[in-house]
Amino acid sequence: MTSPATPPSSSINASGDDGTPFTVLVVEDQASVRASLVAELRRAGVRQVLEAANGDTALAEFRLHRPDLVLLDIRLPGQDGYWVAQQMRESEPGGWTPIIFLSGLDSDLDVWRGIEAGGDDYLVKPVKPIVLVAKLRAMRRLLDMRRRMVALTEELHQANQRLNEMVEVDALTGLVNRRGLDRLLYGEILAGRRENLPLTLMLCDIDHFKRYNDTAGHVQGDACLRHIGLLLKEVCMRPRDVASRYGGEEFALILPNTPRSGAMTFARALTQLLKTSPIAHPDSPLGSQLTISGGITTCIPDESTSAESMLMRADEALYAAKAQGRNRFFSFEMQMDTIEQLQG
Ligand SMILES: Nc1nc2c(ncn2[C@@H]2O[C@H](COP(=O)(O)OP(=O)(O)OP(=O)(O)O)[C@@H](O)[C@H]2O)c(=O)[nH]1
Repeated sequence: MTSPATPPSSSINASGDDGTPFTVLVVEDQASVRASLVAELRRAGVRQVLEAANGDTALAEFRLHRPDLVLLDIRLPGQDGYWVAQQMRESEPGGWTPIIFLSGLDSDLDVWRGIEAGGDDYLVKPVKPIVLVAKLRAMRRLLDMRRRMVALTEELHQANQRLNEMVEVDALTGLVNRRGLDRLLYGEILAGRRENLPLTLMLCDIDHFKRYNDTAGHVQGDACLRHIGLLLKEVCMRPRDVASRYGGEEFALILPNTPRSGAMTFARALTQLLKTSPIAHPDSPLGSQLTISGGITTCIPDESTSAESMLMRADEALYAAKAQGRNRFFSFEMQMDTIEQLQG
C-alpha cells in the first residue's frame, strides 16, 4: 500500500491557543526546494512562512521573529544546519522552538548528529506532504503542551507567592507575622555576619492591654492593635527595617545595620510618635494614654548568633522593662534603663 500524496486532513492549526498565527521558518538554500516547502506549508494552513537561504539569514530571522517552528536544511552554504541549530538553541535560554532537520542525507549518523545539535526531528528530502504535515502537527501539539505547561508553572509560581504572602502576613495588622519574622530574622543574621554590621531586634509590648480589652472591648482592642501596627510601619523607614506582629499584643522589629545608639534613637522616635498620635487607654495605672514597653538587643552577629538567641535576649530585656515599671525600653547591651533618655 502506498501513502496518499496529500494528507487526509491537510491543515494544522493556523493559530496558537492565544490566537497568534503559527509561524514557520524555512531554511533551505535551493530556491526550488524552498518554494515547494513554502507552498506545502501554505497548503497546510500556515499563514506566516519566513524564508532563509543561509545560516546567517536564518539566525537573524529567528532572533527577530521568534518563529514557532524551524525547518532546517543541513547542507547550507557557509555554516551548516547543525551549527545553525546550536546557535538557535543558545539564543533561547529557557525557551524551546521545535527544529526539524531537512536533508537528503539519511544515514543513522546524520540523524544522531541532528538530534545532538538540538534538533527535534528529521525529515529526508524530498519530503512527502503527508509526512510534513504529520510532523508539523506533532510538533505543534508538543509546542502547545509546552506553552500550557509554562503558563501553568507561572500560575503555580504566582499562587505559591500569594500563599507565602498570606502565610507570612498577620491578618489583623497587615504586618509580617511570626513565621515571616523568623525567616527574615534568620536572613538578617546571616547578612549581618557576612557584612560585619550590627543588627538590632526590638520586642515591643503594649502595657496593660488586658485592662484595655476588658474596658474598651475586644473590637476596640483589635483597632488599637491595628493602630500600633501602623505606627510601627511608620517608624520603620529604611527599606530593610521590618515590623512584625510577634503574637497577641507583642510586636517585633528587625533593624539591620543599626547600632545601639541607632536603636535608642528608634525607640525615642517610637515613643514620640505615641505621644503625638496618642491612643487613649481607659484603664491604665500609668496614665490616660496607651504606652508600650520594649526589649532591645543589638549585636554584630557571629557564628553563635541565632534567631532564637536574639529573640530570647530581647524577650528578657522586655521582661526587665516591664519589671522596672513599664513605659520604657531596656537593653542588656546598654545595661541601662532607657526611660531617662527617652524622656529627655
Ligand atoms: N483585642 C485583642 N486582644 C488581644 C489579641 N491578642 C492578645 N490580646 C489580649 O492581650 C492581652 C494581653 O494580656 P497580658 O499578657 O496579661 O498583658 P498586659 O495586660 O498587656 O500586661 P503587661 O504586658 O504586663 O503590661 C490579653 O487580654 C489578650 O486577650 C488580639 O488579637 N486582639
